[in-house]
Amino acid sequence: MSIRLQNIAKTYGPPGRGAARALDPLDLEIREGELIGLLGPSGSGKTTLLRIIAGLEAADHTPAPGRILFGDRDVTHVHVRDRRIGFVFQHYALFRHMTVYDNVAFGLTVMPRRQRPTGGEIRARVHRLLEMVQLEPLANRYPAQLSGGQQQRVSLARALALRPDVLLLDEPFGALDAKVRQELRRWLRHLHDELNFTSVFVTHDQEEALELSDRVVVMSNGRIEQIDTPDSLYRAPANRFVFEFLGDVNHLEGEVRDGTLTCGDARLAVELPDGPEELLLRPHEVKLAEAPTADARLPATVTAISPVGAEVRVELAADWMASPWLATLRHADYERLDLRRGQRLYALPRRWHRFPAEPDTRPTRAREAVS
Ligand SMILES: Nc1ncnc2c1ncn2[C@@H]1O[C@H](COP(=O)(O)OP(=O)(O)OP(=O)(O)O)[C@@H](O)[C@H]1O
Repeated sequence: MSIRLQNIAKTYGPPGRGAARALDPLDLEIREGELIGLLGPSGSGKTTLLRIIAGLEAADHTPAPGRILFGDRDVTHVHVRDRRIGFVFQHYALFRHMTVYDNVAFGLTVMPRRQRPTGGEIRARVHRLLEMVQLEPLANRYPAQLSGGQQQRVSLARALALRPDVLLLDEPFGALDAKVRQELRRWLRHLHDELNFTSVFVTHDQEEALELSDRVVVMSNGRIEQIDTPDSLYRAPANRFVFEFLGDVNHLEGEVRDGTLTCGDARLAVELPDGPEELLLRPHEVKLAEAPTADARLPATVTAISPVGAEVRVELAADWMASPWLATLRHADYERLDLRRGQRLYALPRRWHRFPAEPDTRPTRAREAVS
């Protein structure tokens, strides 16, 4: 089921001084079968947008009314219970006095008699769902006897029992530890692909959004900053906010004169006009070397090394940096450089990015370092 939002805005509170704008007017098209992540910092309007899609919150009527379409059906004024939506919230909200089986079956057993599946159909459907989330052996347990991750899998199965066209999830894995979150992400992706519904989930976790979503909607201050695939968002951020929000960033701020950017005792050859300039670099775009090059002389001291994981994270400090830099290295390079804390070396930008100040915040292409 596709979802189309047209001119959706939201203001909380009474009109006038007490009103708080949570969403600026926005349009959004979600294709049938997509898994969409709403990503943004706290207060950016993600939950408000999700609740409006659900029908738990009404969008503003003035100055212009918005519209919400599920497929060709206008659901703007359709009650939440008639929108064919499944919900999963951060706090499991399972019925504590019911077993896992009964929790999943509940929505089906309370359907109006004419729509309700037969007892046999309900049993088959619930068992199939419990099998899919691998909780069949725990069907007779109560929620208190399950781990957080298991409870959230029950929530997923319960939401899917009614065969919703649209599944909405609000920080579904927010209360769980990192490893369980990982596992549940795989569950969700798997269920989504197998059962073929349209999903929208809210998260403030960049990694989660990028890993799980077909497309990510990046929000800030009640606005959509960019809608794109994880890959495009990372490679071609629409503006500085998106670039900074999607990962660690190193800043190089200085003055360009005659093709050289200078900042304290740091120098970098750049093909840019004279004037103040700020360049942004991702940690993997910073190479470390024992000597400067003709084009780059950015001296720094190693202040911390974290060799855990696929890459080595190295923190760098220097007087010319406004805040410490982070470089990520392959283990082989780390060993070759024989890195130690307190070591003096040189940062060599492989490439950098710049986002001209307002009003021109159009995307600028990343530049390869001049070398
Ligand atoms: N019921 C409400 N009454 C008044 N203001 C509200 C209400 N709900 C949300 N807001 C405000 O609307 C803005 C958007 O809130 P929303 O909860 O949608 O953001 P969010 O991105 O989901 O944030 P978080 O990640 O912290 O949940 C915030 O400034 C918030 O304070």
